[in-house]
Amino acid sequence: MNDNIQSRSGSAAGQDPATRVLIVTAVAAEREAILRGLGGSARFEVIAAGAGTALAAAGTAAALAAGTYGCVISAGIGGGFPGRAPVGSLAVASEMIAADLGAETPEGFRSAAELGFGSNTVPAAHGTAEALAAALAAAGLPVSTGPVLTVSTATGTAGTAAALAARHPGAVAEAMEGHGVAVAAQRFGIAALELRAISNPVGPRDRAAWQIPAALDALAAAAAILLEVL
Ligand SMILES: O=C(O)c1cccc(C(=O)CC[C@H]2O[C@@H](n3cnc4c(=O)[nH]cnc43)[C@H](O)[C@@H]2O)c1
Repeated sequence: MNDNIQSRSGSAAGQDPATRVLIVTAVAAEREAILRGLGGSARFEVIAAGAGTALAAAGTAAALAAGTYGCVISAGIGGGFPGRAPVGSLAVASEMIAADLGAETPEGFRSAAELGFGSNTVPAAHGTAEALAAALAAAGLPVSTGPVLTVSTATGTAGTAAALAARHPGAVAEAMEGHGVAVAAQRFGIAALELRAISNPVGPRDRAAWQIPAALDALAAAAAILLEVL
């Protein structure tokens, strides 16, 4: 197993495996925020699998091969599309889209699906994403719902942000792992969700302005709500 993966297993003895939830983050700080919100619930296992779809998919598949789960969640901080998901708010994916998987052509970007490589979209667990968003809103946490884009290169210019928004008009956020986690879950026949706490706008890169502590606090608050919904 990848050395990057730090896991915490609750004692699953006596539990219905179908109620266990695997949460996959990229980095340890995200995992710790989620553990803080979960408050020690044994139904949840939280791993930090690394950044990017390859590590996310590999880590998810390894965890699913080793245990039994009813649901998988890709979770962490992310970029929010201006006007849709402000910094400090939460985004719940309706679908996880591999947004830059495809080819550039003289006529513009062509997605993997358009190239005949199959779908580049995995729908979120039907009903559960809506229930999670409703519970977050009921708890007074600002939340947006819509496609969350998975990118290999974090957007750093207004031009790329505009191109992504034009290709995916309802997109609320971008991050770097959701589609990889969802594809791994799909291979195991398990429903997937993606939850992002917005640390920065999608647009011109200004890493110093990322509101990481606020996003991690929002992630911890959202994790507490997961206990009610799942
Ligand atoms: O430096 C820190 O303290 C720190 C704490 C928590 C997380 C980080 C990360 O750098 C996480 C990397 C992770 O964040 C996602 N992310 C966040 N914003 C964007 C974005 O605008 N575009 C794409 N991805 C974004 C992504 O999933 C990364 O893997 C640092």
